[in-house]
Amino acid sequence: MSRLLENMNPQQQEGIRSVDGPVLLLAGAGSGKTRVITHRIAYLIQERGVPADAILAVTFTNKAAKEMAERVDKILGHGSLTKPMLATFHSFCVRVLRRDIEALRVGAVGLTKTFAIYDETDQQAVVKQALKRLAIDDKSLKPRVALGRISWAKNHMIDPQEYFLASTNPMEEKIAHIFEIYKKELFKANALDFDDLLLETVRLLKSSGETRERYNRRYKYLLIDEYQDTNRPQYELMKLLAGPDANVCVVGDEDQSIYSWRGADIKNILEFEKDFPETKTIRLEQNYRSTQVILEGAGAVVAQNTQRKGKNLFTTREGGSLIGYYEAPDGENEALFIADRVQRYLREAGGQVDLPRCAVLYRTNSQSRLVEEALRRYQIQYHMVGGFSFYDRAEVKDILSYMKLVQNVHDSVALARVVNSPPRGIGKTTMETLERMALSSGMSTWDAIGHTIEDKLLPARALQSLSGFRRLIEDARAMLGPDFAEKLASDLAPANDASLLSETVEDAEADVSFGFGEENSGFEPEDTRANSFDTSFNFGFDFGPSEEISTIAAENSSDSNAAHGIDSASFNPFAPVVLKRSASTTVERAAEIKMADEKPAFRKPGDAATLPELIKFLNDRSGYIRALEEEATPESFSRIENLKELANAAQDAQERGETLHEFLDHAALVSDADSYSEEARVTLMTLHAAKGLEFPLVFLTGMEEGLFPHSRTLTDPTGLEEERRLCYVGMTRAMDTLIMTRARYRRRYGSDMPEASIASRFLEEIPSKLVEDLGSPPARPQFSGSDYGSAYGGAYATPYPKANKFGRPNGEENERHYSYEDEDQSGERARTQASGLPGVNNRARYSDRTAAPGQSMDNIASFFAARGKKISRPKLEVQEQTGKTGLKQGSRVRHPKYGEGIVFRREGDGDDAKITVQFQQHGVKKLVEKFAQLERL
Ligand SMILES: Nc1ncnc2c1ncn2[C@@H]1O[C@H](COP(=O)(O)OP(=O)(O)OP(=O)(O)O)[C@@H](O)[C@H]1O
Repeated sequence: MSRLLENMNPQQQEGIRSVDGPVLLLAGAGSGKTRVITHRIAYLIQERGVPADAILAVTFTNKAAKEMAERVDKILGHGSLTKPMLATFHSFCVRVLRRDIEALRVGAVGLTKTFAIYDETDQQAVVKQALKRLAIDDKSLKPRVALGRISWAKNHMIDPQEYFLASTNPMEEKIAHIFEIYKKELFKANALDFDDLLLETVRLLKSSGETRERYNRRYKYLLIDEYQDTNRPQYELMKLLAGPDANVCVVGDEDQSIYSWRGADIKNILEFEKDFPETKTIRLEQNYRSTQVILEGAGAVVAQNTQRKGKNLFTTREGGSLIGYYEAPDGENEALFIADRVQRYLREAGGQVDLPRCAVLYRTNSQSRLVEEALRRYQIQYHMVGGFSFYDRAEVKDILSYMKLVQNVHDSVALARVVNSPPRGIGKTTMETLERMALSSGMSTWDAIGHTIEDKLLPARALQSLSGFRRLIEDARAMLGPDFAEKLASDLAPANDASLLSETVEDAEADVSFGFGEENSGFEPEDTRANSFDTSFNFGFDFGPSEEISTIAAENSSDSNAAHGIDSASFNPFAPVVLKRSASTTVERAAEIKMADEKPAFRKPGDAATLPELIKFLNDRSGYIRALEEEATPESFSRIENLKELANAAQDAQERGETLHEFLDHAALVSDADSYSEEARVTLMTLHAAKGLEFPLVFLTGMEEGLFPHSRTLTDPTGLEEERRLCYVGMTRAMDTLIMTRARYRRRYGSDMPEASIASRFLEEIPSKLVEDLGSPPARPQFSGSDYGSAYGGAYATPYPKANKFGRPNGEENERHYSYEDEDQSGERARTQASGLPGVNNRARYSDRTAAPGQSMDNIASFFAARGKKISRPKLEVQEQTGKTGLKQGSRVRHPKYGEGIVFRREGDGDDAKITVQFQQHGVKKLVEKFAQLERL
């Protein structure tokens, strides 16, 4: 037997040896796919005498191509003169086009071999030009949005004309025109973008028989990795390159197809056998990575999908420890639990394993924040993959820069960062002028802006944009005044003009109604709208008008200072009906507020804004989130999530009593990249980034409906299947231990009260015999047991937890309460635990024995207690009142706008009663019961 087939199982051997004709290698997770590909290439060369350069292997990333080339070289003993072609789709296409693109020329018309490749910045410049030519305002249609659509069309091989014919609204028609101009401009510039590289190669091989045959003769053996993630042009390319011999081997796993949002089409792998009827299908089903328990658990989850060919993965690593499950009271607890477990693992594995490694996986980048903070508190070094540390992300830095500017307007670096982000018409030339002025006069850029506005030193348009920006920052500053009411009074006192003041009050009132969008308008009357921000879950996100509108409102006022004060009041999200009352002037109103200010039971317009309110204000008024929403790409959605998470961080800080200054310092320290270590044994990354990797210990976090599966997929069966595959990818990264976690309550967009979550359906899909509870604290009564199950069981096709598998721990585990947030942990009780007295749980003894100060859960408790942190337990009570409507938890309802849903919770009573509903189409909404127009079903 060939040396190359040694130590391979029969299916792997088959995969290596079957080199003639079409082969579909369905390689389950951890089944040695990479090993088979590299050995197959070596086999072709060594055993079948195929010249190395007759082999073309296409992979997805340059890194994978490089690694594969190294492995083949190693197997072959570095000796061969020629080498197989190992490339990505794009790099292969560049080679082809550099050589043959001129075959596409008609006479003197067409691209030449010296074509340029346009990156995203170049592409944007072209789109901007097109927008200008078509007189389309780039605020109404963002260049990135247009580019996203153009790329989508290209990935689906749709040209501008087809796009135009298929368009159903004016916006799509505009994009079709932009697409047309874009295409012509690139052509004029002898340039191709990344999508074109694939498309032009396909066009070339289709239209030039001579060229195609030459490549078919050259590459006799074709191998395509990660076939489940190929898109339409890649599929066409595969068919053209396979040629008449069709010695093509595609390798993939339909259960790991997770890139549909980039145009990948799972059908390519599902229908390969149709494309090539003589296909030999080989299944690699022996997993060498994971224990039986992990594999069975992952298999049970993915088995719920319909879009699959089906495999029976098995492993010889029988048994293994059960899949751990921890249900935390909240996100912070979840993160600290993970940090604690990581610490324990590193300590215990340190002696046995050469390099203990573990990974914390999450669905969206924003989830890393709490884990990062917990690891830092435990002084555990970690490495983040596929992204920056939370506080290093561009959008987070932008909003932090706004906050820095609010704190110190002379921070010119922060100003330069945000002055035109999102774009507000303050261009490079304006900034250069301002910076020159600042430089020559010694002023800060902020002061230079003031000067420029006052003396009208720039054209009217630039001045208008600068005024809008200045007003935004000033309004935010006013919100934070130590005594906002006093500030209102003092701002306005010098004007002493009653008519002007009352006019301003009207302006303010006008503003109240627009601040927070129409999301709530279906169920709240005008008067209570200003109150609605904190009660809305805001999953749907309508951030209301941004800066432009407020600019108009303020400009209508004849006194800009007055406008600042009033604007700010109206933007206080908690500003109650007081704003609508009859105080005849703002001064009177401010005074009235101040007098009444005896330990307020609720927020008043005169109160200084909290940190999360400031962030929400900046997010909304700057137009930042709106711009991201318009972009509507997975990337922009993830940025929005990050900004929501920043508001959550601010809420945490607020509860610790931190000021803006302290919050910014904390953020600066957290983003200190110096603390990272190359040697870090803990990796944090998204599930997408984890594909292809393996770790002895894996944490899969945030297992909650809406988070994972992501809220955008809850009502889309195809999207849900992809989320399930993502779950499968995550679970199968674990070699020895898999721990899945969930927070029962999680903060949503900086709300002061964490919101209840629903256990991810993926958890329920894992057979309970494979799961072990790791000491989750008991659930609060209203969300455990059969009520919980019945309340949600009917909402989806898949069942929700009915018993206590993912609600409450059983038996002994009940006693193990991770109560590091409890005050008594820090004092007497912690000492008693340390003494190892009977009845004391293992966890506590363990911490005491091994942890250095500031590192254990118990010490974390002291840490919080010392900082005066309040326990962030949800302040919910069991609500059984049903009010006039008779609605209660579990009731099925219909809303005129949101459709059908199930009542999740009812709070308060009488006119104040609020009702939280999980709508099938629109996610979770909190409504004022009185106005909600809910129909009982
Ligand atoms: N025949 C074999 N004998 C022993 N170990 C093997 C064998 N085949 C593969 N392995 C080991 O199994 C692990 C998984 O292999 P590999 O990374 O090639 O899997 P994969 O199919 O690419 O996984 P995934 O698709 O999940 O990323 C590796 O550690 C590899 O060394």
